[in-house]
Amino acid sequence: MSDSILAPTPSAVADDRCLAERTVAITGGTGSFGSTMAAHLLRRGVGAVHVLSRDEAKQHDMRVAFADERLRFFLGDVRDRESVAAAFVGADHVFHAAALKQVPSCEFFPLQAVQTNVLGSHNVIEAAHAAGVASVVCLSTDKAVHPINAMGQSKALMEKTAQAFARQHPGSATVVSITRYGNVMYSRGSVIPLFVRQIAEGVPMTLTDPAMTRFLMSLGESVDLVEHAFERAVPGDLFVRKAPACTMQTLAQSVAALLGVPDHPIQVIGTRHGEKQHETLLSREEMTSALDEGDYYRVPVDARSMEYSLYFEEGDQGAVRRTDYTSENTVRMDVEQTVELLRTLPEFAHLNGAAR
Ligand SMILES: O=c1ccn([C@@H]2O[C@H](COP(=O)(O)OP(=O)(O)O[C@H]3O[C@H](CO)[C@H](O)[C@H](O)[C@H]3O)[C@@H](O)[C@H]2O)c(=O)[nH]1
Repeated sequence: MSDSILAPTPSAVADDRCLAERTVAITGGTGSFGSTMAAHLLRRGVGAVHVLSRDEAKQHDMRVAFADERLRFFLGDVRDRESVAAAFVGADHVFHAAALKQVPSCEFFPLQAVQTNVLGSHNVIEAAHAAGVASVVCLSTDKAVHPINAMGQSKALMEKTAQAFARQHPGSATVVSITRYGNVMYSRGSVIPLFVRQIAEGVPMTLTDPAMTRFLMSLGESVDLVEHAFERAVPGDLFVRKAPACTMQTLAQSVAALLGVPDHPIQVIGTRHGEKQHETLLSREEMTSALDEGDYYRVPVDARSMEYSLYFEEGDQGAVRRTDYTSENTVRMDVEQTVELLRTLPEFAHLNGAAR
């Protein structure tokens, strides 16, 4: 499907993808991804970064920490189209990171997940289209593939919303694409900082399932992925970055080894509600049309939308030969490799030079 009739070739759109002097809006701009991306863009010489977010305190902190006049702050919510439109005035590009992304909260309040992740994303795409924005990259998650929880299900619908826009607006100047990534190491509230805290407090590390696996990615790699999509996407493209994985047993042992307490006790607590044993970055159907771009896979949008016969009458022989791309069958790291990977994180930088 790479020669989709909808899609200009990457080289045809590449001129639009210049960042110097451009204005980039980031929804969820004060979050971990948003603020890392903002810093990256400022280093790249953008003209302005519009930060859209709900939390005035975080905006204040970011304004003080960055002290850069090219940053402009917009209080608002992706649920409120007017506030989104205000942040997109003059924007050339949009990175859409705003989301409800905690599995338990989305599970308890699924309609809140729909409002932010689905309808909010629709607002972002429509507002970008109306403002003549050249490109929108929507951030998704591996939990959107074969989703079993409301967070993943709402993100899957966000993906469909983005792809439907690409199909329905073949002539639009706005290129909408999607990136999907797995667990970001050391992100707020995630398992690595939890293990570190448990070790510091002298209590056992709580392990859900020793055999459970997760893709591991750094925040910097998630920025690279979004930039890769930004530079190369044709409408409706979905990108993932190839990533290694490890078991939770390996991860716990690696954090303990890195902190110099390899025998720190581990307590197995069992799988949490709404949690899979292994995550999937690309389904086998997506793998069938995925293009290998070195460190990345690109999955062109399935442009068959209006031809119902292609959905219901013609099968796809390719799919039977492929398998999902999962945290179970990707490159599997052992403790030594995981320790080396963890060592590259800024949060563990102070340990470098210490005894290995
Ligand atoms: O006490 C714990 C807590 C978690 N885990 C395990 O550690 C892994 C990672 O758990 P996290 O809570 O760090 O991350 P999740 O996979 O649950 O989800 C996270 O990553 C997602 C991306 O896939 C989303 O970003 C989501 O918001 C974010 O919470 C899982 O296998 C989990 O079972 C433990 O072993 N012990």
